[in-house]
Amino acid sequence: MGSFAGSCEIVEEKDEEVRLAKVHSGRYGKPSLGSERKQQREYHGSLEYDIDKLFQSIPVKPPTRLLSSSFHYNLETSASAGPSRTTSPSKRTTAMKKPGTPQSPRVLGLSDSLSLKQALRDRCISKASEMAAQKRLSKSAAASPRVSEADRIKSLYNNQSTRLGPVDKGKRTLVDETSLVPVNNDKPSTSRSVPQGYEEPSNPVSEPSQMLEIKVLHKASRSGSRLSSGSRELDENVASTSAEDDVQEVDKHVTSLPSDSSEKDIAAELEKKILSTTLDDAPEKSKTKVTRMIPRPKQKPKRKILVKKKLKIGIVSTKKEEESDASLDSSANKLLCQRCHCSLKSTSINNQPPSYTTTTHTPEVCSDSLSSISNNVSQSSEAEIVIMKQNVSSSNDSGNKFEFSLSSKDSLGDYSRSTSGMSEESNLSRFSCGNKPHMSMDVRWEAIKHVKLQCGGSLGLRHFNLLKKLGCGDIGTVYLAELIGTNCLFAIKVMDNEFLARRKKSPRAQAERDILKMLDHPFLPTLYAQFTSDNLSCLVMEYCPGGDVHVLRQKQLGRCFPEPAARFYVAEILLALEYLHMLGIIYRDLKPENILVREDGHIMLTDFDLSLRCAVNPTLLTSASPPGNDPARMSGPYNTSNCIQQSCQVSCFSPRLSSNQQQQQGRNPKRTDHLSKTQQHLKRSLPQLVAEPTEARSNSFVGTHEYLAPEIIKGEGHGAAVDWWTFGVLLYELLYGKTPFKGYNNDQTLAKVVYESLKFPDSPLVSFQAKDLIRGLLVKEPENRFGSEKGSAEIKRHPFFEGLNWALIRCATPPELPDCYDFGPGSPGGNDDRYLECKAIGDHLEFELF
Ligand SMILES: Nc1ncnc2c1ncn2[C@@H]1O[C@H](COP(=O)(O)OP(=O)(O)OP(=O)(O)O)[C@@H](O)[C@H]1O
Repeated sequence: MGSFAGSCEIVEEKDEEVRLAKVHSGRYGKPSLGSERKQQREYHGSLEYDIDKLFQSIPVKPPTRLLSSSFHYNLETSASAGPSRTTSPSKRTTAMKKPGTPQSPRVLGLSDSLSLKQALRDRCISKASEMAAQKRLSKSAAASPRVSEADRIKSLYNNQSTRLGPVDKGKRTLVDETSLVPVNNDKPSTSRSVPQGYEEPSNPVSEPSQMLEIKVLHKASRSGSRLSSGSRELDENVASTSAEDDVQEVDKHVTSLPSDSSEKDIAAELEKKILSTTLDDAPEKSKTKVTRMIPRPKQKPKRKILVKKKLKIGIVSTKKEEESDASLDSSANKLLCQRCHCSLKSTSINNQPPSYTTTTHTPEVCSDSLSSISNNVSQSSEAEIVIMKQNVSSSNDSGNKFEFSLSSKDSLGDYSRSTSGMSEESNLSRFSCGNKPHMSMDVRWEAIKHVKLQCGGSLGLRHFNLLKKLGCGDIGTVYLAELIGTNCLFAIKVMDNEFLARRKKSPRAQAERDILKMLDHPFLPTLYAQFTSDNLSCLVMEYCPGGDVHVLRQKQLGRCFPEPAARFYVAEILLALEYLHMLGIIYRDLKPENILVREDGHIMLTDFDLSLRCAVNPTLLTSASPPGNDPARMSGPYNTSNCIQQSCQVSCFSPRLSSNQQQQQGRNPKRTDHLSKTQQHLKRSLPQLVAEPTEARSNSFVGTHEYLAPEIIKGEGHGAAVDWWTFGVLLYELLYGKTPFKGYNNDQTLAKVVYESLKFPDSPLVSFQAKDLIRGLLVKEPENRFGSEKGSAEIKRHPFFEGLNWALIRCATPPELPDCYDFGPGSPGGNDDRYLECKAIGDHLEFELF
C-alpha cells in the first residue's frame, strides 16, 4: 500500500520470470518446439508485442551513467558468487537484458530507464485512448452519456495525482534496475545479499548457493520498496507445495522487467476494461435523480469530493457477476431511500446478530483477546460480556470451548461470537450473512443491500461512480467510488483477472480476497462486497480519507510523531496484528504506507496480498480467576459495561508516571487507588492467551527492504516473529523519522539489517520505555525477539504501553492532525473539510455533514 511517491516494489516471482523467459526465448533464443507457432501468434497480437516494437523503435543510447549501485552490486555478486550461487552465464546475461536489446546486455542508466518508462506509459495511454475512441465512434447517440463517463474515468487514469506533494518522495525508493539477489539453497542460514564493499562481521554467513530471482517493480504510488514472492505465496497458503519444491522452483531463469511495466500494464489494461465495461453497459433505465431528504448544510466549495451526478447509470442485471454478500435482513427498519424514495432497510439496533459457538479447539480467552472484542463494543452505552467457560482445567485441552456472548443495547458494535470461530469458513459464513459485527450498523451495508435489492442482487461496477483514482498497486488499481444514488463512498480495488492470470498474480489477489473476507476488526478493512464484472475483479472496501501514516509522518514537525501519537498508532496496529495472528495470518508487510487513517483519525491496516496464512494453535497460558472473581462478571462500578460507559470520560491513555513523579504528585506508588487496584486485578485475573502462529514457516522473500526481518533476508525461514520485527521498525520510524537500518541503497540496507547493531539517534528525545521496547523487538534472532513466544500478549504488557486501556483504545482521541494535513481533494476529514455522509436517522436515510 502506498502513497504516491515514486517508489518501487520488488517481487520475487518465479512464474513471472518463466513467462518473461518464454517471451525472451522467443525473441532472443530458441523457441520451444511444440508451442512455438501458437506462442508466436499470441505474442504477435499481444500487448507485449506492441511494447517490444515500441522498445525496438526507441534508439538505444549508450549508457550515460553507471549502473545503479544495486544493479552494479548484483552484477558483481552474481559474477563472484561462484558456481554454487549463480546461474549459468547465459542465464545471467538474459537476466540483465532489457527488452529490445537482443543479444547484447544493455546497461541502462536512469535516464534510459525513465525514457523507456515514459515511452511505455505513453504507448499504453495512447493504446487505451485509441480503444476508447473506437468504442466512442461505434456507440449510438443514446450511449453518449456513457462516453462522458468513460472520458472521466480515463482522465482519472491519466491524471494520476501525486498525493505526496512536497513530502519526501525519495523515501525507500529503490534503484530503477533489476536487483539480482543471491539466495541460499542448500544452507538455510545464509545471507541473501551483502552489499558491495560492506564489511562483514567476523562470523560471516556462508555463501548462498542459488540465484534468487527478484524483480524490481517501481511503484509510483509508494515511497517504499517491497519484496514479495508472488505465486509462491499460494504454495504456502494452500500448503500444496513443499518447501523443497519451492526452492527448486525458484532456481529458474533470472530475468528482469522494466520497472514501471507492471503498473503501467495493469493501469492500461484496467482502463481499457473499465472503459469497455462502462461503454457496454448502456443504460437501460432512465437516469435516477438524486434528491436529498434533508438539505445539505452549507459546504465549502473547495476540497470537497464532488459527487457529481453527471451520469446516472441505469441498474441492469446483466452478465456474469458474482456476489458474496447476503440478502437483506428481514427484520430491518425502514429507511427512505434518497434515490428512489423506496423503503430502505436498516438493521434494527436492537437486533442481535446470530451467535454461534464453535466446537473446535478453543482454549482462547484472555484479556488481550477480549480487548479487541471490547473494542467492538466500546461505543455501546450498555454492554455485557458473558464469558462461558468450559473445561478450563487444562490449557492444552483441545476440548476446551468458550463462548463469548455479548449483548448490547444501543450498541454500535453488536457482537456475538466465539473467539474460536476464526476459521475461514465461519468467518466467510458470517460475512455471507452480511453480519460484520463491528460494522453491522454501518449505513454503507444498508446502501449496498439496497442497491442490490434494486438490481436483483448483481452488484457491478456500473453501480458506482468512480470519482478518483486513489492509487495503483501491484495487482490492481484502487478508486474512490460513490455508490450511485447513496452518497456512500467506498474504495474499490479493481483487478483485471486476465492480467493477473497472465502475470501469475491471481494467487496473490485470491489471498487478499480471502483474507479480507475473514476480517472483522475496527482497525482492519471491511469488505462490503466483491464481484466480478467483465473479468474485472472488484473489492468494495471501506474508504479511508486520511491518507497513510507515511505521508502523515512527513507532515509532522521534524517528520516524526510525538511519542504519544506514535504510541497511539502502534497500539492500534498491535491490536490489528494480534487479531490477524489469531486468525493465523502473518501480515509480513507492516510499514507506514500500509497504515491508512480513517476519517475519525483511527487507523486501518490494509494490503494483504503478501500475507501468509497458516494454522494457529492458540494457547491459554494462564486461566482466569475463579468465577466469583471473574472481572468480566463483576458487578459494581468497575465492571466491563460501566467501563465502557465511562469511555468518554476516562482516558484510554493514562500517562505513565515514574515513582518519582508519583511521589512528587503526593501519591504513594505502592498505594494505588481503588480504580487502579481494580485495573490491576483485571490485569492479573484475566486469562492470558497466546494466539501466535509460532509454528508457521515460510521461505519467501517478501516485504519492504527497510522493514525486512533478518531471518527473511538470510532465507532462514520465517514465522510470525517477522511481524514483531516490523513492528519495532515501525515504532522506530514513527519516533525518529527514519528506519533503523537504512543504507545508501537497498543492498546495504539488507546487510545492515543482518549485521549492524541497533543505534538510537540523540534526537529527538525518546523515552527509555520506547527504546527498550524497540530494542526488544529488533533482536536479530527471531527466537529471542520480544513477542516471538507469546505474541502481542507479551508486547502489550511492556511498560511503553503502561496505563493504556486496550479495551478503550477505539474510543481514545486520536492524535491531532497537523493543520497542513490535506485529506485530498474533496475528501472528508478535517473540521473545515466536511463531506456528506449518509446516516440512518429514524425512518429516513439522510445525508448530512458530520
Ligand atoms: N481503503 C482505502 N482507502 C483509501 N485509500 C486506499 C484504500 N485502499 C487502498 N488505498 C490507496 O490505494 C493505493 C493502492 O492500494 P493497493 O492496495 O492496490 O496498493 P499497494 O498496497 O500499493 O499494492 P499491492 O496491491 O501491490 O499490495 C494505495 O496508495 C493506498 O493508499
